Amino acid sequence: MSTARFPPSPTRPILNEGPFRALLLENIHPSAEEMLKAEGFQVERLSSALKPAELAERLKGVHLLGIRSKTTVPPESLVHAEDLLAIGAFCIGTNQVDLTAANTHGIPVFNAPFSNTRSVAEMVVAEVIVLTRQLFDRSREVHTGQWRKVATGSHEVRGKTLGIIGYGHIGSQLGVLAESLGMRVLYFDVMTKLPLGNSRAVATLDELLAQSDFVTLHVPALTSTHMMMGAEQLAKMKKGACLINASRGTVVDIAALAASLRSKHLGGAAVDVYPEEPEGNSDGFVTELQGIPNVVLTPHIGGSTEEAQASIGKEVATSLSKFFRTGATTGAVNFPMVEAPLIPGTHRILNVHRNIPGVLRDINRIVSDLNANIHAQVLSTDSNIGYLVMDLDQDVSRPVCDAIAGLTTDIKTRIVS
Ligand SMILES: NC(=O)C1=CN([C@@H]2O[C@H](COP(=O)(O)OP(=O)(O)OC[C@H]3O[C@@H](n4cnc5c(N)ncnc54)[C@H](O)[C@@H]3O)[C@@H](O)[C@H]2O)C=CC1
Ligand SMILES: O=C(O)CCC(=O)C(=O)O
Repeated sequence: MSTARFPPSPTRPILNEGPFRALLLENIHPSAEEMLKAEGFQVERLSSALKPAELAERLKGVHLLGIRSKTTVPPESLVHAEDLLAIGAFCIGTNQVDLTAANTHGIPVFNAPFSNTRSVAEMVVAEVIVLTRQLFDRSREVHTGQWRKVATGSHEVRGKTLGIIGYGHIGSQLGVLAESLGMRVLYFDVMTKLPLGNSRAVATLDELLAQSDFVTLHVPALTSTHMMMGAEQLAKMKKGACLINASRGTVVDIAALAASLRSKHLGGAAVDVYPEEPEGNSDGFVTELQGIPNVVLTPHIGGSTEEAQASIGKEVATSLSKFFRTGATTGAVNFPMVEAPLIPGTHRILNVHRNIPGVLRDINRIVSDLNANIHAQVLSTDSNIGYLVMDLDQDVSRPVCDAIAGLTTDIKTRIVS
């Protein structure tokens, strides 16, 4: 997260005059395109991510941006994105977007907090079994004509301990599935969480590492989770235990993991996410983990099921459409929350401004100078910005917006109706 750097002010008002354009990257599900087209958007859909400089160029004249996990949105991509109203992260993680920069440009970021939860949890269950039976290695051998019928080192998962780091949506859903296989479930979280089923919280990460046969990570990418599994933590895992990471690539020290696997301290690993990931499917990929026995490597597909993608497409497109039509910011991860129903016969203006004293007074004076009446007004703020939704009885939105855009505190102003 960067510290707040506001765009130069006054900015021009963004008015509700089309055509409106949406740019969807990274093969976002067609369900999103359909919904946004129905909303009147011209939609451009690309299969891969864009690098920041190209993104900055492509954002000119774009009103909605849709991304998944591979498109990073740094402050410089937003500097000239004057028309950009909102960003949809068609995934759970939003660490790829500089959320503070988006906030200070008046751009809410929406995500899909639950739509791929189940898909990730199911993949991890599969990996627990695949690792403990060394199924990928046996399969590869048979594919290459070798018949190695062995039981040594192969185990049932029943009765084994699964240690979950990060008992949020995915971690807790996974715990329920693992218990149905007869596993004992422990978890470590920095927050106090309701244990589901017979799962049990442990007080420290070390305790979890010492007791678990499988350790699986389900934490967000934060400064506090950066490299939280390094050589020291891996050494604290039981000999022969397996590590699973389907959270973010920055959470595990890959070199230390490779060393631990090669030294046979760890018995296996499944890795879905990497510190650097290719932008598209045609790019090559190299990791130190390649070629190590009993290591399952997947290309960040934890949430990549048809069910999850269709559901994410609809969920995020719904948030974007609702924001576009009414200004509702419910579910935005970087913005003050306002949701107010449209009132027939009134005229709605949305305004994002610097959060300093006197802004509401200045805006109300503008309205009053135009002899207009405020029907309803909802203001919500965070430490950087204020977000105002204002319904007027008279149709004076254009002169009001023009006058607000002249205030030095203005960041973004839009007429909704
Ligand atoms: N591989 C894939 O395709 C996917 C990966 N993900 C990743 O999984 C992550 C987790 O997703 P959810 O479960 O939905 O998130 P969530 O926000 O529901 O849960 C995260 C949990 O981690 C805990 N936490 C934070 N810092 C911690 C720390 N230092 N130690 C222990 N616990 C800590 C939080 O308190 C929270 O309970 C996402 O942030 C995303 O990065 C999500 C979906 C798909
Ligand atoms: O499928 C994707 O693009 C990203 C999945 C993911 O990592 C997330 O939802 O946070």
